[in-house]
Amino acid sequence: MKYISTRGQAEVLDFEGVTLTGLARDGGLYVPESIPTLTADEIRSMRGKSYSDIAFQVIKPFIGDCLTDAELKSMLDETYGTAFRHPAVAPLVQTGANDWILELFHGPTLAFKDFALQLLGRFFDVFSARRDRSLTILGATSGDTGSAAIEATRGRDNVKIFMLHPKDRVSDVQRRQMTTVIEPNVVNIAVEGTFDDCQALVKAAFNNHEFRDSVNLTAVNSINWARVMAQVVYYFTSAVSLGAPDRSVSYSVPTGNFGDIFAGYIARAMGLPIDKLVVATNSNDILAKTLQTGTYASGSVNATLSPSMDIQVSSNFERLVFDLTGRDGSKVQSYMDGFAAEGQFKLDAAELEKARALFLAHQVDDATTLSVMQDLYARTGYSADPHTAVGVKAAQECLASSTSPVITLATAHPVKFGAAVEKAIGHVPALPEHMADLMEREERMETLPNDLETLMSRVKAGS
Ligand SMILES: Cc1ncc(COP(=O)(O)O)c(C=O)c1O
Ligand SMILES: N[C@@H](CCOP(=O)(O)O)C(=O)O
Repeated sequence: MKYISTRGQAEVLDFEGVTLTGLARDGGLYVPESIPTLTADEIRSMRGKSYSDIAFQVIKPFIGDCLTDAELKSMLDETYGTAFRHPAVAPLVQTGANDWILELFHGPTLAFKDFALQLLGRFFDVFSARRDRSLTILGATSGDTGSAAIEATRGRDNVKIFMLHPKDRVSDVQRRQMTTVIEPNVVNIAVEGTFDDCQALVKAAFNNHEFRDSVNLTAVNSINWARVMAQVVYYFTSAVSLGAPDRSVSYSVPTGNFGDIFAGYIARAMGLPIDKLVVATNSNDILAKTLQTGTYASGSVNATLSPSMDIQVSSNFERLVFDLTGRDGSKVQSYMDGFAAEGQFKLDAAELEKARALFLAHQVDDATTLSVMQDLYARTGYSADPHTAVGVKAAQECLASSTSPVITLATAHPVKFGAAVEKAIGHVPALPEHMADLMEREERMETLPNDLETLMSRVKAGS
């Protein structure tokens, strides 16, 4: 399997190369040269198998010969056999006659990010050892990627991790999950800005080739293809358990950086019968507006009750645009140049039509998010976090007449967003045992301005 950049100018890499490289050197994102497909029989054969065994079938074609079957199998068994607290790893909970919630928060840091980052940490170990190389991770987080990446890499001798979060724009639990990790290889930086500023700093650091080479920079954000790949698996496990490939399913996906829903798009391209994919956004609705108008235009970021989706520059949208243009790297480059210069670009009519055939979209404001959390709790006793509630509402709006089962991705545990949950349903579930003393632990973090030179000097100074 070979990987190519969405901007068409970077070196073609194998899976190991793409995992260690992160952002392509032409500023684009890596994608597989072609999407592998699974037959209906292969998908049917997943019935009754463990999460790890299904992960092997889904992931193997993306790895090529970079890992032996035995190496991959043992990494998957370790990841999904030990790191998750629920025996089903990603259980489905039925909340209505045709409605399901896919719980993706049973990993160590209580959000869907653990699915990919627990595995990515293991890929880093093996690939960096092969090249006898230590790595510097620079990541941006709106709250969940950060703790999952830190958890996956804390205490490693061969990895330093610098994690940027927007100052005062993540929840207390999210911040503490990062800042109370005191291993010397972990540096938390609160940036005076938004998540978009943090992500722009990370991409700018990667685009400074002298800097990236001097510290062996690598990525844990969904910039890194391995992140998206690992997230494809739970679309298969959930669809198969509801009857795929003999029955189609639809998904509503709380969306910010467009990574998780892009994984659903890949699952469909691999042959999984997905009927509808709904982009569920909060009031930071660049993606919903793009599907409505064809213009991808960033606006200012609103602080919402679902802060992890307070994003107005959706990194992975570039991967979709690459496909919408017929995989024309120079067209993607010109769109992205337009976006850098003017803060927007416009899809042509054919591209917009293709996008609309692939996705539905709905934006949900904070008041509605709270009322959905209240209503779901009153009807079913289910406590949803605010991101999941955005997904539930978008499903109600877009998929009310769906004949296929409707699955909403529950992307985080409600305890991570205690203030919003308390406001909606009057109480917050207790912190799980492994983090019961989180609010008492000592915090360690630095604050930096939104400035690339300052950040690069800080990273060069080491952890
Ligand atoms: C809890 C939660 N839900 C949803 C999302 C949106 O996922 P994505 O950025 O992959 O669209 C994120 C992060 O972005 C998140 O942390
Ligand atoms: N919501 C994310 C934002 C970063 O997205 P990523 O999927 O590109 O890592 C977060 O929690 O940090």
